Amino acid sequence: MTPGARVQAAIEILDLVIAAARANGAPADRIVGEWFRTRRFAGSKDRRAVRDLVYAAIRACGPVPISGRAAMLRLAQDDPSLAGLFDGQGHAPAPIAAEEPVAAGGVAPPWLERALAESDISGDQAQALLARAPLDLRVNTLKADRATLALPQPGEPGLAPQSLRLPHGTQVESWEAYTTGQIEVQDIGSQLVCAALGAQPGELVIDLCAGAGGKTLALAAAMDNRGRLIATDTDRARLSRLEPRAWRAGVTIAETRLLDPGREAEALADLAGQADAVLVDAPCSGTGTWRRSPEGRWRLTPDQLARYAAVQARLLDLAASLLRPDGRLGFVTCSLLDVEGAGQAAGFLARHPDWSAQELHLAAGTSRGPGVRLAPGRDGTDGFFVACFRKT
Ligand SMILES: C[S@@+](CC[C@H](N)C(=O)[O-])C[C@H]1O[C@@H](n2cnc3c(N)ncnc32)[C@H](O)[C@@H]1O
Repeated sequence: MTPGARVQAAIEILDLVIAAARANGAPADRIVGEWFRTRRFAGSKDRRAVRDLVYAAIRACGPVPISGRAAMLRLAQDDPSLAGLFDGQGHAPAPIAAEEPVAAGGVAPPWLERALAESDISGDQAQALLARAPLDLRVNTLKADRATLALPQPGEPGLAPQSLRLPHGTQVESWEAYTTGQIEVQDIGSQLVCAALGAQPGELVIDLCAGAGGKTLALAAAMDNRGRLIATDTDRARLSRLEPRAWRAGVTIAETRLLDPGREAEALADLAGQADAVLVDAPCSGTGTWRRSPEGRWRLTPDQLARYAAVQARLLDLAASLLRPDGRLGFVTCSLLDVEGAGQAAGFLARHPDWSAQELHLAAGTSRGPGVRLAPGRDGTDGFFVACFRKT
């Protein structure tokens, strides 16, 4: 592909990403993959170049752009060599017309920038939400140990005890250590918030919003594969991905349970008042993971955010009912917004005056209300809020 054809390809992909963001469709990663699946003429260098252009344009536009071309023109405004490729030659995009609409820049749509600023994320801290994330590994202690594990490319030991950090884009999926379950891809922040629950061998632990099990596997390793670990979620497709991952990681204590939205308590009635610990890794805006999915900020609306906050409150109350009297409730969101973090945690404490927040001693993060917040700019991890509650 010529450089101009790559720009035109990126524009076409951006049109699809924008449409998907408006209709709550597929994530950008999947759209890029699909686009190339049907265009075999593109070589690996073309794919990388187009992908980089697509993501650079997504990062450059705060609000959702009107078109892929407007998004690419935003990028071209600061890059004369990119602007020069709009020459209409071959498969290149048409020349730039005077007065053509250019998408707006910024970190996020204005309402969301304001919400972040009200949660003390602005300036460099806000900009850091859109940086490229490194690749973090967790060495799976059920099969290996960080001190002795030999990898094709040694990583930098991170702040979580079994973590290793590698450059963005390292292809670990083909490594033997990956295929044999000795390593998992997991952000260091995610490893730290899992550890905050303090899951112990022999306990009954519930991972209430387990998804595909990223944190379930870390909890199983902390429990040394002893006890009972119940992974639940309302999303059948996500939960079904947990089983093969658990098998690869040598996790034998995880049981999955699919929940019906709105009827979760019924499916968990046999566990009421029984659990030693419950993790609520709640559905949220994902503002802490924009480094990986920058188009997430084009999808969020104030209504959606309010819906997330309502579900979080409901799941926290459900989790409290599952715990035995001195059990621990871990609340995690990958969000930097107080409404899904410190504010939500304070709301739980207000509704449950007989509960209190435990002091957390994480290797990173800053205290925020009843919990701790990790931020990409300050901590170099994905953004998270974590709090741990206990009945007093
Ligand atoms: C932040 S994600 C979980 C990520 C997962 N724990 C991990 O570490 O990979 C939130 C999950 O909550 C699930 N969810 C949404 N509503 C739920 C509900 N009412 N009960 C349980 N899970 C729910 C979503 O399907 C999603 O998988």
